[in-house]
Amino acid sequence: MRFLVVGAGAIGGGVGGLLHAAGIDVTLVARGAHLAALRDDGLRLRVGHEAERVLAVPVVGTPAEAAITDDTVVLLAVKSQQTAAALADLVPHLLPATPVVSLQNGVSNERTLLRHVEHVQAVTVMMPSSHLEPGRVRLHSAGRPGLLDVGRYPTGVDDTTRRVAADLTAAGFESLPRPDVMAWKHRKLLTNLGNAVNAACPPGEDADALVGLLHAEADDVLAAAGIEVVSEAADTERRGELLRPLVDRDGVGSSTWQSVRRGTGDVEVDHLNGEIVLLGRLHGVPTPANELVRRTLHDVVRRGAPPQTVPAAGLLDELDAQSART
Ligand SMILES: NC(=O)C1=CN([C@@H]2O[C@H](COP(=O)(O)OP(=O)(O)OC[C@H]3O[C@@H](n4cnc5c(N)ncnc54)[C@H](OP(=O)(O)O)[C@@H]3O)[C@@H](O)[C@H]2O)C=CC1
Ligand SMILES: CC(C)(CO)C(=O)C(=O)O
Repeated sequence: MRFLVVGAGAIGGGVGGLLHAAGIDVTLVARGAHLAALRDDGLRLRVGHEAERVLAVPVVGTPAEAAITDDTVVLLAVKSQQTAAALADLVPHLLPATPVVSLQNGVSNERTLLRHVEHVQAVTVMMPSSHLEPGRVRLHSAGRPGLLDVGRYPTGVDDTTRRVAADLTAAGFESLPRPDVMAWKHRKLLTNLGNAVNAACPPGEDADALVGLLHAEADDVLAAAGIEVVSEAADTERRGELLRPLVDRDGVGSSTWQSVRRGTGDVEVDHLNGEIVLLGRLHGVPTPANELVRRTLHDVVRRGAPPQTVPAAGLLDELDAQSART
């Protein structure tokens, strides 16, 4: 099995780097200043408390430059809002049976992938990591670097699932084949509803209260939609001590915070809070808090504002005012 990693940032760089370090055949696809830094200086990867290492992982600028053969498996690790554009570059070069594995948050990517490729695998990505400068990736867990359970989409486990999980395990990750991987990804979606609050608002009690509202709406929406979600207890048990304690994150926030901080010009919120808004509209459940957070974050990006500058108290007041009007 050889891996082509499309999107070599925090997740793609971290997973690709550790697979490469384990002697597994990996090629990264990157772009811009990150591509230049990877080509010129290698991938500078810091895992937990270890010293930074420099890994000479092969890198190309487009999927067209990569050799895709019968044993290639694509790991897709771009942000969800970048999936469609990445697929447009990728799909013409794939073989009909090439598996594409979504190493992404949210639950929308797998369905998008299945429109274009026959073989899709989904991964629950629990891997706190960061990519704030070209060429550099940091994995913040002091335990296992990440928990990456895999399943065939929409459901099931096959030989590819087992082989991907085995290679991820050989690279040091915790990874189990899971037929119900999407139920785990829906649980992870609940965690990621806080990404936008972490990106937009200063941390504190008001931000916690706002995240509580996001979760309450999501619980109602997912129940109304009849979507299977693994329990919080199962999720906590699976995480166990694997990802704890986190290395001091030096003020580094969620993956959405990192997009705002790097000024990438777009964020994943439509696929996280926006997924709850969409399901709410489909199933007749109001989701004012998720919609307000979604709009607020887009506004932050449009204004080019720094992260964590929108007081959560103001958003809570606005929600109160909205509810008084209805
Ligand atoms: N970071 C984290 O802690 C975690 C992230 N996740 C999820 O993992 C997924 C990936 O996130 P993350 O790694 O943080 O994101 P990053 O922004 O760090 O990495 C994505 C990389 O893909 C590049 N890219 C985008 N489109 C293309 C393309 N068409 N061709 C080549 N490269 C491309 C981006 O380049 P550019 O910068 O130029 O856009 C960037 O380097 C997301 O769904 C995220 O929610 C899940 C768990 C934890
Ligand atoms: C849970 C968390 C915050 C871990 O880094 C994450 O998934 C993200 O940043 O997107």
